[in-house]
Amino acid sequence: MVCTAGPAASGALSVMRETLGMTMEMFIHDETPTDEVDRREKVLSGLADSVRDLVDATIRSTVPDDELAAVRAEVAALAARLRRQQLPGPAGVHYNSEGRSWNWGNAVVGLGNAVAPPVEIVHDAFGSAYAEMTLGAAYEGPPGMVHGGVSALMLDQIMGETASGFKRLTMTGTLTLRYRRPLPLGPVRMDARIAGEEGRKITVEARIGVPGEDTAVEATGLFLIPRWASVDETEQGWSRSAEG
Ligand SMILES: CCCCCCCC(=O)SCCNC(=O)CCNC(=O)[C@H](O)C(C)(C)COP(=O)(O)OP(=O)(O)OC[C@H]1O[C@@H](n2cnc3c(N)ncnc32)[C@H](O)[C@@H]1OP(=O)(O)O
Repeated sequence: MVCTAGPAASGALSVMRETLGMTMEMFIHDETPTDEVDRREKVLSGLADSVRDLVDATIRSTVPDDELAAVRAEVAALAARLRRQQLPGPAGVHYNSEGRSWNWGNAVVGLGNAVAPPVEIVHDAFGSAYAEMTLGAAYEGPPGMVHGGVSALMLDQIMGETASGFKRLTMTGTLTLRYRRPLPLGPVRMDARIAGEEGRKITVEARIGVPGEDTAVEATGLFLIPRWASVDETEQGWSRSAEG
């Protein structure tokens, strides 16, 4: 599961947060026990799945207008129930000292985010990852095709994760895309790999397309370990260089 980090990654998250200090509270140390996180994640992701289905059903529904209006009233009542207890802001990235991290709001992989497909990214080795998912009606751009911005979003996520490997903090600096052919809605596959590293700069190459077919979109990205997140590798025990 993509949002589950091992102890090394948890250590890196902890380092990241300490390095960030008070400037950017993006990683939240949260001592919720792992079994509670797992339980909550199961229930929340089930709800997000249903909401995702609702989005697809809304786009494609042809029921009469009065039925649409009745469904709207029911959906508004459900939203009001959920709003009885809310976070003050976005979900953020949480981690506990047992090595569990969770990232439920992320736009691509967030299990609690119905806007996300959600993509499950497999890291087969450091610097290499792939993902297979289905992009349905909610991701349409040209008729029947995946929106070009959605392809960019999906690629940015897998490339960012590949650059970071959950061992260091990286941010997208520059993303270059070549749209070679339209990508039909339906099953798609992405692949990404680190193509080079120089100090704080990591170059990642990636592609997205119909599984087993020619590449639809190819991407090259420069991912940067921000100056403020750079640490001494020997002090922190990271497996890769994070030159400051
Ligand atoms: C596991 C998580 C997966 C997440 C996947 C999702 C990825 C994302 O969406 S990240 C969000 C989108 N990206 C951003 O918001 C980044 C915004 N930009 C920034 O924060 C900063 O500009 C940042 C961090 C990229 C660079 O800042 P900083 O570390 O101060 O760089 P700085 O020291 O000035 O420059 C270092 C080198 O990189 C180069 N550089 C800086 N910015 C860029 C850039 N955008 N593109 C290319 N090169 C750049 C500089 O020219 C410099 O090169 P050299 O050493 O040869 O002179």
